[in-house]
Amino acid sequence: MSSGRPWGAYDLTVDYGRTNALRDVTLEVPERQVSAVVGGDGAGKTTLLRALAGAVRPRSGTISAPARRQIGFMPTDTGAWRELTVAENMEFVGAAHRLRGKDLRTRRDELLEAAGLEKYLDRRAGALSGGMRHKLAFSLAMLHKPRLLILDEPSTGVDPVSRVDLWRLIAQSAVDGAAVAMSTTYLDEAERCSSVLVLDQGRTLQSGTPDEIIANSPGTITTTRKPTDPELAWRRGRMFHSWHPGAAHEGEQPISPDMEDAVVAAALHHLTQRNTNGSDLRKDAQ
Ligand SMILES: Nc1ncnc2c1ncn2[C@@H]1O[C@H](COP(=O)(O)OP(=O)(O)OP(=O)(O)O)[C@@H](O)[C@H]1O
Repeated sequence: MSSGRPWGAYDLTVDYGRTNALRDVTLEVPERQVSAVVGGDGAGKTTLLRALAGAVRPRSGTISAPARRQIGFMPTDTGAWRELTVAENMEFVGAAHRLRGKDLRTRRDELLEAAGLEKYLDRRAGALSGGMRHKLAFSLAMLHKPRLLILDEPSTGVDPVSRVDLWRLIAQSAVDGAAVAMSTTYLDEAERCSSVLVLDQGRTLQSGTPDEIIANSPGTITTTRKPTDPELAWRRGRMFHSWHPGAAHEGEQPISPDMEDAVVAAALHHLTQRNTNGSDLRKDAQ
């Protein structure tokens, strides 16, 4: 590990031409932990993970990562070759890591057994279910026992049962010693990670342990059947949760936020501040 600090991206700024994709973003990825990146479309999650893998050159900031051959990467579009069988996928990736013969077979069988795919060696990846294909892609990323494992939305589009299986594999890889960085759109998954970075339009909205993010939730959250301000409300099951910059309205019941509430509250807080600053700027300009 370089300079004694955990693997990770530090004060990273990335531009694509004129588009600023990340600004001064830091993600620490300690060994034996799962570090999550969450955020909406275009927040910068993929850019951050690709920069960590050395595939994107930042404008400024530093990346602390092991050598390429010690990194495992699972891209959003799964990373398995649909036309190849499960066994051929394993051989193909194994060859890239100079893993062959008995060593490859032993590692392959260990991973496929953990993923519940040992019966499908001769099935084309394109003929596997979505969840199975994600588990295959995860096994491919893990084949060479990487020290840093980078997973871009590994469970998006995966059915709830396969998500549980996938999560078990991810958690086990951290227990076995890997440093894991993953992006996710599922906040219940993020809540189980050691640390969470919340991105919005390339900026850090919140970062810390799930407990810290929940404790730092700005304003007050209430639960109601009919929100007074729909723009500051979101559906939770049959009810709505509403965010208030200050205290709750009279008659509304404040609740203790969970991760989803805390992330939405942080985004709404950021948005209202930006709008307020924008109108102040407009006033100044008059
Ligand atoms: N190759 C590229 N060229 C130009 N702009 C890009 C490129 N890749 C990403 N961007 C832009 O950079 C920003 C961050 O994109 P990124 O894909 O990192 O976000 P994301 O959080 O992964 O989003 P999503 O979940 O929608 O994939 C977006 O504004 C996106 O349009």
